[in-house]
Amino acid sequence: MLRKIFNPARLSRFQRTMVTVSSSDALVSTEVDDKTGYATVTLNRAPVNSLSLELMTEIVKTVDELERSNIRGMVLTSFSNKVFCAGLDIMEMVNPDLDRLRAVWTRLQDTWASLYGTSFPTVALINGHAPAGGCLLALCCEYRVMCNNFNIGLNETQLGLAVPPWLQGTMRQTIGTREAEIHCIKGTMFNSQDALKIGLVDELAAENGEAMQRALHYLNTFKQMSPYARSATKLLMRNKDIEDMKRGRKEDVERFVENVMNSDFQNGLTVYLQSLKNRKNK
Ligand SMILES: CC/C=C\CC/C=C/CC(=O)SCCNC(=O)CCNC(=O)[C@H](O)C(C)(C)COP(=O)(O)OP(=O)(O)OC[C@H]1O[C@@H](n2cnc3c(N)ncnc32)[C@H](O)[C@@H]1OP(=O)(O)O
Repeated sequence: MLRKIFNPARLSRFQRTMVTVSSSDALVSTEVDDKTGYATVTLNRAPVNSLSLELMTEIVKTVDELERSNIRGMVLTSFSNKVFCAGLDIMEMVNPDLDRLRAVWTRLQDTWASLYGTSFPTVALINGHAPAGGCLLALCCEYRVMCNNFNIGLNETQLGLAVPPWLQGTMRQTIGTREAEIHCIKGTMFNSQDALKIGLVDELAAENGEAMQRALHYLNTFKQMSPYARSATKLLMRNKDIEDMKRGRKEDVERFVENVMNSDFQNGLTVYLQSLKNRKNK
């Protein structure tokens, strides 16, 4: 059954009432172009948009609000032209409070589900590195435009984390079963060119402006199309995955908690954090 579909009856109301939302201190800022109906959603958590509980809560809230406003398309991007999103906030996993750790993973599941299941078209404008959870955000979008000279991939196993089944599924749909299996297990990070070759991203751009043009071009391909047919087809393809994730979400949370609380993982995380700092000081 369709979880939600584009409702054309609500579109005319939206056209009269659409507003531009933008706040300089928000973790996520949204600007809607009232001519095109396209929203640009910018992740705004310096320095690297790492996914804290609060940032993920804002992403889910933003997508829900956009869903209610019936925008015609969304571009997801970063305030930084160096890092799209550095993945889960590593500090959320260092000697964590268990209730908060459970809330973090639950909110990551929600973030995946809400972005993956939008009725409107979505493009990730990947204007910087996108490891792990950053790659997840990009994978949830329908189309990915990446700027040159950055890296993207699901590198979780390199950190000692297992990739959850719902995210494996999204990777399989994007790059195919065989490649997804190999690269989820290896935790491969791809440079922009290799990401294009393997189909992890759809287009490359030299810089942000060109990437935005390409993103808008994708959204414009739906201008003349029935929004109902478009959205219904997308959701008929994606809703089963979302329902499967929701059915297994409690076990998934407990698997993550067990993974993170393992002393080997905690020791490895300390070493990893130190290696990030050492790299910076070189
Ligand atoms: C488990 C299931 C699988 C998938 C589900 C999704 C969940 C995934 C788990 C994760 O996402 S774990 C996180 C994985 N992320 C990474 O491994 C990325 C680590 N970061 C980097 O490689 C680099 O920072 C960067 C390439 C993203 C950016 O490099 P650069 O621009 O040179 O910045 P710095 O390295 O100097 O970093 C600035 C600052 O930010 C801190 N930081 C970086 N990443 C994170 C992070 N993920 N969480 C928290 N903090 C992060 C870094 O330590 C620096 O802090 P300072 O205090 O030294 O300024």
